[in-house]
Amino acid sequence: MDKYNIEALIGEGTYGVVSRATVKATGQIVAIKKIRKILIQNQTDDGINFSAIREIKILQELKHDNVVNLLDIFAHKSNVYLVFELMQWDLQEVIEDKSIILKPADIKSYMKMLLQGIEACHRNWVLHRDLKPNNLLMSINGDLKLADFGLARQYGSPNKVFSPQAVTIFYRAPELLFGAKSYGPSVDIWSIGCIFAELMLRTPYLPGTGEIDQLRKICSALGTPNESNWPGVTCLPNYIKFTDHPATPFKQLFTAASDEAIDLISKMLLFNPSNRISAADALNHPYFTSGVKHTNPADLPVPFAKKASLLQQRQVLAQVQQQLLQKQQQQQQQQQQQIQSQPEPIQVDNVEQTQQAQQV
Ligand SMILES: Nc1ncnc2c1ncn2[C@@H]1O[C@H](COP(=O)(O)OP(=O)(O)OP(=O)(O)O)[C@@H](O)[C@H]1O
Repeated sequence: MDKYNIEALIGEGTYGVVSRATVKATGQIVAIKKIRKILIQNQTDDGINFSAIREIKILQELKHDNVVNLLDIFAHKSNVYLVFELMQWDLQEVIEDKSIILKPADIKSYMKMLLQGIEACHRNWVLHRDLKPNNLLMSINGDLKLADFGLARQYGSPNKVFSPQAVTIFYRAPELLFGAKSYGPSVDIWSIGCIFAELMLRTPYLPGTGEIDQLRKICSALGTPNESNWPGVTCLPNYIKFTDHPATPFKQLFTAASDEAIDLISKMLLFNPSNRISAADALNHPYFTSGVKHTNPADLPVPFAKKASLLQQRQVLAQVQQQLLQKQQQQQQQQQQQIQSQPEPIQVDNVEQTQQAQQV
């Protein structure tokens, strides 16, 4: 705790409060998440919450440009603190800021970073399970990073039994809503499909008010699941038959989207989880290789409320980087001068001649 100056409260989540802080030794600004000592039945013998430990273990192992970086972990007065790189805003703020116009190239950039982050998770046998716009944080450089792994859980064997109450309702995959006990990375792909739709629509795509209403919203948008489009669906524990409803063609809803964007989203929002596209395949989809090029992260739009402070921080960062560069150049020059000012090494022939001359 002595290493940090805690400055201001940033926010509060289910598992604890997040504060802005400075590392005393370096001046680096960070975000510190204090994990609550909560719910006795959910604690270990040390009084630490299991979900928090899960988040720590996962983040320690996952180092990726599109996953929020865990810099330090420490305990103080029986609380656990996680120190993260400081992020600036989240994707929900971007979506809700009506002064921002999201260009197709911007959406492609968010989707690319989101898929890169989740591909790294899935490659490491980690499901996020709670992907939603306010868990997608943006760095000072405009990089999107996955955060809040509180509900994430490593999936080892495909038969492992999970709790179905995982993903926030709007982004929750239908297999979870039907009570599937065994599920995989395709639950995150469903959530990403919903986020893709929300980036295009600028409002949640399937805003259900409860589990049944969520399923109703899914059916009225995407059609009704049945044994032919999803073999096995009728055997899921909470399966309910919904009245047959035709799907609204994506092209009709996402009028400005390219054919590639429509094709990709339709592969993400498939009923049958085993037919849903994987993160790795989605990154290789023509959506990313044809049409407009994705926007550089540094050029992505910034929410109005964050513009002034971001500009200031970027200027400070540029100054620090400039000073660092100058210092390195000075050091290199000094080293070169030292080398030049050293006496010429004596040639071996000359040494021999000198010795011979001395002997004479
Ligand atoms: N590294 C970070 N840098 C800046 N802000 C952060 C960072 N991590 C989290 N926050 C912010 O702190 C607040 C609380 O985050 P936290 O992850 O604890 O919960 P949450 O995602 O809001 O909710 P829940 O835990 O219920 O999903 C949020 O507003 C989040 O944007």
